[in-house]
Amino acid sequence: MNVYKAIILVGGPSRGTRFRPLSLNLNVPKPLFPVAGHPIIWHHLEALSKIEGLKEVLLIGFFEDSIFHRFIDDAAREFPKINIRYLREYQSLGTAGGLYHFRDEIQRGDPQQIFVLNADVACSFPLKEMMKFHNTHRGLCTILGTKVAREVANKYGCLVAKPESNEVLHYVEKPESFISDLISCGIYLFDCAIFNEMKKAMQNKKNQVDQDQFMDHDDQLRLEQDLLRPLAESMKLFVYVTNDFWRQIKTAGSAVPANALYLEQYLETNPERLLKKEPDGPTIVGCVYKHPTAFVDPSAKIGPNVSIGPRAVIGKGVRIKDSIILDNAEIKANSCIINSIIGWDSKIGTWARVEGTSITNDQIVITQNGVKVPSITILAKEVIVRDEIIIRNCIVLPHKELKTSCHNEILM
Ligand SMILES: Nc1nc2c(ncn2[C@@H]2O[C@H](COP(=O)(O)OP(=O)(O)O[C@H]3O[C@H](CO)[C@@H](O)[C@H](O)[C@@H]3O)[C@@H](O)[C@H]2O)c(=O)[nH]1
Repeated sequence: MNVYKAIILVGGPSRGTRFRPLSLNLNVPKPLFPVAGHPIIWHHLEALSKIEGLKEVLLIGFFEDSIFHRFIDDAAREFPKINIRYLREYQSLGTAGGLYHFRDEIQRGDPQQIFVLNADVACSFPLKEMMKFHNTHRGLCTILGTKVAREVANKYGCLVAKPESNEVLHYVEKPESFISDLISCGIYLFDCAIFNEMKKAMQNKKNQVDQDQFMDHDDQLRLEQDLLRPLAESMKLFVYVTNDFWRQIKTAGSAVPANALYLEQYLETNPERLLKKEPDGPTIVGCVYKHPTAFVDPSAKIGPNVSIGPRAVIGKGVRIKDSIILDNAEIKANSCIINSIIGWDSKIGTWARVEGTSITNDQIVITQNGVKVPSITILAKEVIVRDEIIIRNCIVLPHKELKTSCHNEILM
């Protein structure tokens, strides 16, 4: 039986800017932001825990060591068959620099194949299908690919592949003009021989520095440009195309559609995780997750696509749909929350309305021509919305108290 390892690329604090205002809560780095009741990377671990022969998962990033301690302790109890550790880069080393830096650690125990997963994605993780595909092709790397709308394709790594064999002929990272609607999902399966290719890529970089007096050498290595592109040129890169769900979690607002995707997946795989309709309980529409310590008044109507975090309190007659309610938030009687994220410890008064606009493609722009683009409404930590106030399409920074209604604004 093959021995597998997995790496989750968790990045670091400076990368969280697009995740504002939620990234302003320094205790909860983006990879640990809860979607469908669990931290984003918990879903990665759950998928990896189903791979026979997978012994270890290494989180690689440049956050402080302590940030993942509690998560790793909890995950170790939940997934006892896998050893989970955090390896910290001394600075941002790029998407492959950490893999190269920790190559001995990764190869310890002699794994034959290694999964590498970007942290900031929501996916059905068809890892077993990728393994099967990888073992029947002669590539060094199988990349998970999916088709996206033509207009957004150039925000991703784009692939042109031979239709009959799925061998990747061209790999271009975020091209300036359209080359393909088949994109990289940021999920890879590598043979261990990839470390020789990394060594070559590092050597190429050193040679360039030697020839160019204005360039300084560093330990940065980009998985996409420095490794995947040459792999495609040498016919060692293949793509396994999935039609199942995949979505990037870049902006804070994109956590809401990611939440919906995982909740819908629970319906198929783990319906017991979803809130059930009880005779004396609240009205439930579609998929809803509620933490066991949260309280929902029986006269409330919740769903679809709602996650309610620990110790949240949802009052009488409240209506919530397509939203994430974070820990300790309180929604008072008769308020309505739609397409929104309600931050930790936030309080919404009675008869208030907090509402956003659903996002279709992965929307990265927050303002255009100085005007806030309609999107998910996000209240950061400890925001107070007074009774009868309407907040629509707004981003609200931590500790604000909103006493008047606001539309299409960033409230600092
Ligand atoms: N350890 C570590 N991780 C990093 C670093 N820089 C980024 N990451 C992590 O690497 C992943 C990719 O992040 P980005 O570099 O921001 O790339 P991207 O814009 O998300 O694009 C990547 O993902 C797309 C799919 O979501 C791909 O389509 C694209 O080709 C590329 O791989 C994220 O999980 C991020 O946390 C680093 O220096 N060190």
